[in-house]
Amino acid sequence: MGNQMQEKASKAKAASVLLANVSTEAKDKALEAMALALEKNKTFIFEANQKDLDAAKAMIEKSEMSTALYDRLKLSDAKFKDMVSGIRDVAKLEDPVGKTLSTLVLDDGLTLYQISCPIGVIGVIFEARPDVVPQVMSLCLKSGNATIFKGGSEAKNSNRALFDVLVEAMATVDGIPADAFQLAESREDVAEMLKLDQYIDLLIPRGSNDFVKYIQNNTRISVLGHTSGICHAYVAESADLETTYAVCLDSKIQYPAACNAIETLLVNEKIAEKFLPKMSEIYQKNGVELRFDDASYKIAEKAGFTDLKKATDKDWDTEYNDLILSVKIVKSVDEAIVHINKHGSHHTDVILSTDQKEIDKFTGLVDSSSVMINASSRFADGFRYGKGAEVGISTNKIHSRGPVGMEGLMIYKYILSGSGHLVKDYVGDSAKPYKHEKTQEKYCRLQ
Ligand SMILES: NC(=O)C1=CN([C@@H]2O[C@H](COP(=O)(O)OP(=O)(O)OC[C@H]3O[C@@H](n4cnc5c(N)ncnc54)[C@H](OP(=O)(O)O)[C@@H]3O)[C@@H](O)[C@H]2O)C=CC1
Ligand SMILES: N[C@@H](CCC(=O)OP(=O)(O)O)C(=O)O
Repeated sequence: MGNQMQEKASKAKAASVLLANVSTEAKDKALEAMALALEKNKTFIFEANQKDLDAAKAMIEKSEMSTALYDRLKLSDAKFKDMVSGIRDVAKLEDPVGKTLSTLVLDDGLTLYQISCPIGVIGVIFEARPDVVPQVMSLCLKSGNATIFKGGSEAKNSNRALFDVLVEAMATVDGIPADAFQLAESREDVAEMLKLDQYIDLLIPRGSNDFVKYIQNNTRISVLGHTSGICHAYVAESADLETTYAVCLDSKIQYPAACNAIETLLVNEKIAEKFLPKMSEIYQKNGVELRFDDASYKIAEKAGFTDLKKATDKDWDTEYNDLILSVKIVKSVDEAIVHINKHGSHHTDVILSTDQKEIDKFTGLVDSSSVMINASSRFADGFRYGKGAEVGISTNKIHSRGPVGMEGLMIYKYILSGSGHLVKDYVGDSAKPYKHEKTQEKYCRLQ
């Protein structure tokens, strides 16, 4: 088993060098072939997904799986359409490889170019969410990165079907080294991957905090962690209420299993009596269980709500991934910011306000990768941020933060072009001076 993983990683490494030099035209052609192959194999992919769903249903009946996991696992027509259009969107994006980032003339005929290039081989270990496969594969292909995929075991059949269909499709295009994409399928494979620092340049784990910590603590490979979203909405005294009801509802119920759904609603005490009863009614009508702190509990009770639940301290640090929301009254925007920075996961937080000074304070002091002003937390997404698709939502700060697109998969190299220039001519008493002149000149190579 171990050697098998090493062989796959070594193949990916060898292919990564070739993939880094594939033309834009071939990559875009391969992406279109992948989109067509998905459309053609829809029934096959849905059958594979159904196998996973049947197994998942049995686990749910035994209370061994959450409904959030089931929601992520299930491919719907809408998700399928997004997978296909996502691949085509990536094809439309500019090729990020080979861009001249800077040019410096060191001396006559001696020019230093800084050129964008792929990172190399990336290991993506993700949750049981099959739509991740085409998203990550299209971004990695276009950015020239070889990739090893390991998805959640509950999605094994769906992942394998998607992976096989997509890789087979790209292999029909001349010049695409399909070995660049490899599939890992077990925790043993993951344990092996952690040791393969000679082949793998970056690991991207997407999952629970414990899992991401496990990866970080057990490898020498660089890690870009993508973990839980404890996201908040803060409702200020100046909030426009109609906007606020709609944004707070969407942020919770549009896809409660996603990491960018809100888990806690913070309400300014000056607007709470006016705002909370109607908001609670809206949430309850939409099946959301509310857990109130003492102050909000009193308001809800006074408004005639019955069977109320109280929040405990644990709720402020909980990602429900479900139709549950904790509610807390705060005295000011400052208290909201302190709460968010202490209990949040620096992922996505929202302010509902019409007061620009307060908005500026919130956006400046909330230490999260996305801060939304009068807009749903669910916008935190690579596709919606115009990146075609997303690798995930990074909760690390380095080297990429928030929804990660191709920019998070790029690095650069230096190319120095001379004609026999020697360092010895630039040192000592009779040293030639450097020009160090910046220019707009682009590095150009024969394709
Ligand atoms: N910020 C972001 O972009 C994302 C955040 N998340 C967060 O992830 C969580 C939900 O995902 P969940 O399904 O619970 O994630 P898990 O952490 O359970 O699983 C994620 C992946 O990690 C693997 N894994 C877990 N533990 C180990 C281990 N000890 N050794 C090897 N592999 C392991 C799983 O494999 P196996 O199935 O084989 O156990 C799976 O492939 C939520 O908190 C969600 O917010 C998820 C995705 C994206
Ligand atoms: N950007 C994605 C959510 C990110 C993600 O994959 O998270 P998760 O649902 O926790 O697996 C979306 O908006 O649906």
